[in-house]
Amino acid sequence: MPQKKIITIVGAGMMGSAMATPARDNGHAVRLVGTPLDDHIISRARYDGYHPTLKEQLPGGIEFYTVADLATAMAGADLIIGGVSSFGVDWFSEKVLPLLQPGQNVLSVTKGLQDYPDGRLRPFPELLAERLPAALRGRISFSAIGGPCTSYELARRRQTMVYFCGTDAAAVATARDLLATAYYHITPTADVLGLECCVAMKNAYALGVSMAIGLWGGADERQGFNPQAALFGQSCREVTRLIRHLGADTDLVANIPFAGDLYVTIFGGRTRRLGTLLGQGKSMVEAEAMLSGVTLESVAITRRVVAALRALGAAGKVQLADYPLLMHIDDVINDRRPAALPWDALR
Ligand SMILES: NC(=O)C1=CN([C@@H]2O[C@H](COP(=O)(O)OP(=O)(O)OC[C@H]3O[C@@H](n4cnc5c(N)ncnc54)[C@H](OP(=O)(O)O)[C@@H]3O)[C@@H](O)[C@H]2O)C=CC1
Ligand SMILES: O=C(CO)COP(=O)(O)O
Repeated sequence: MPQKKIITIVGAGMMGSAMATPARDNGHAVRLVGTPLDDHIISRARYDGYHPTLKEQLPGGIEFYTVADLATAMAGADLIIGGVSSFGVDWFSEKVLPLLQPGQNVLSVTKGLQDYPDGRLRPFPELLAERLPAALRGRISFSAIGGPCTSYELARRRQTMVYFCGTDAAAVATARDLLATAYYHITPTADVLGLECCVAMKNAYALGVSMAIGLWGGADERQGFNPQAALFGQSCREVTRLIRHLGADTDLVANIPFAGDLYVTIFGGRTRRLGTLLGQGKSMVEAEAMLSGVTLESVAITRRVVAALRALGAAGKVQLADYPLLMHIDDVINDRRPAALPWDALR
């Protein structure tokens, strides 16, 4: 059993809050802080421990904080878990990073990649390290979590295998020691770019695969397995090309962080609901209205990565034809074409 520590989770969404389960099971003091948008979650959890979006009872003994008490919640913490989605990364950079103390390492659940006008794509741990106030540079380590892990299953303590990545091996090992349980299995890796690319891209491709559910599933979801499988394989092929282009290792693609996470997201994620609606012929505007309030990170990730690829394509550094499924997904979510798949282009 690891030594008891204080773990502050910033962002009381589904995944940030689910991280309280292994943390509390290991006996740590857990402080859960809502973002400015999470007040309703914090007030309900304070009342009876129930998390309204996770739809689970949280473990006992958690201290709940609203954003007004962020500094108090972070003071003296041994580990900060970043629980915001990619939409909250700028807020996290602006409000949370300046409050860090030297040695207070950060572990993020956020899935995504930052794009730049010249086509560069960077993982969030690298971006956050760069955004640290000058006095803290080199004194805080940033790690991130990848791998198939739906929040509601982690909260129910189902067997889950994840990867923790970071350039500071000691910080990654410490985070693993604090959070590993008999059901939460953690593999450390130094391959930040490879893991973060898998983590982000499985959301984009899960959207493409789940369009097949809407296109062929109808009332009977068993009907779409052949097209789903073809798109699953095509996803692995395209993400291998992308990771190779970025100069990272492709080892994690045919492995738990990409193939495994793609699987769980197609079967159990929010992205599936969007992909299915698009496959059924709904426009993006209609689908977004039907899923109002649901975090749809797959859309943001697809748009960011396709913007980067277009910039690289214009500079002659990549061939867009190497990413036909991703380009198709982008066309569909921008209402440029219906979900019907371009099978000839995929070949
Ligand atoms: N849910 C899951 O199964 C898994 C999720 N993840 C990843 O974890 C991250 C969080 O996802 P999840 O917890 O499910 O999402 P939620 O929408 O439940 O929570 C996201 C968190 O980010 C906050 N946030 C969103 N936008 C902003 C903003 N503009 N400014 C400040 N804060 C903001 C949210 O506030 P608010 O709630 O008010 O929007 C909330 O605290 C994502 O990157 C996701 O991909 C990883 C593995 C599994
Ligand atoms: O990331 C996830 C599982 O690893 C959940 O994905 P969704 O955002 O589609 O729910």
